[in-house]
Amino acid sequence: MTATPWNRIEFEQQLRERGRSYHIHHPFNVMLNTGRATPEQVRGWVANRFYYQIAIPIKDAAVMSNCPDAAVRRGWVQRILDHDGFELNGITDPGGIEAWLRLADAVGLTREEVQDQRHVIPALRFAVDAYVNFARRAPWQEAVCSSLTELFAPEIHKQRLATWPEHYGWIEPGGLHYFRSRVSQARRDVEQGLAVTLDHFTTRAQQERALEVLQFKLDILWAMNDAMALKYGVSNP
Ligand SMILES: O=C(O)c1cc(C(=O)O)c2c(n1)C(=O)C(=O)c1cc(C(=O)O)[nH]c1-2
Repeated sequence: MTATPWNRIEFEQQLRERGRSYHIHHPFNVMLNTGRATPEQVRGWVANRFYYQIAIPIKDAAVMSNCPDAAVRRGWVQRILDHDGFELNGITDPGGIEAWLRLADAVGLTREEVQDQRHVIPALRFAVDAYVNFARRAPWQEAVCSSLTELFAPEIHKQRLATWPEHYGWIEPGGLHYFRSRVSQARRDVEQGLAVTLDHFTTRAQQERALEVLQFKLDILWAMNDAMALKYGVSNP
């Protein structure tokens, strides 16, 4: 007998419950956001996370390249502009990658040492590349679903905004702009990603597959933190 599909509310609830394995709970992130990280650990995190930042718009271009639905692409293209920036009708937005470089400057890293990726740990690179490769090869609806870790991202950005200024007075506050901008962008992304996921994964087997895909992405973020914990160390409370 095949299992009954969850209705939309139950399915969304199942997806949201996966937040229990979000990297917000990883010891390395807990250390960072409770003010126990050294400047070297913060710099290591910023320099390594840059590799994720530059991979995201490439991943989003991969999603679009596999998607035959123009209405979805019209919404999705905004994600590339969010990260790469744009100049249109006299309006300039330098974008998220540039904002991340501003963060790097604020924590005392040079643009050069971040952009040349000298600090990027091999295991972290493999984890991020797995995400991009998944988006290139998977059906586009699965790639959309894999972005749903963003359900949990506003909370982690808000945590940084709440705790970093207090604990890390040595970080120039303007550098935190990236986190502020992502709170609303992530909510908008999730609205679109969730609509596609709830519409597409309708049988119970498909819904179980969606949960597997989301877990795969959660594992990528977790593995990135494992790599940084191994290289930079973790201090326990
Ligand atoms: O700082 C974080 O912990 C965090 C996590 C995630 C995420 O959950 O994948 C994203 C971001 N930040 C982020 O800034 C971002 O632009 C982003 C895009 C995506 C995606 O999968 O398309 N995830 C995330």
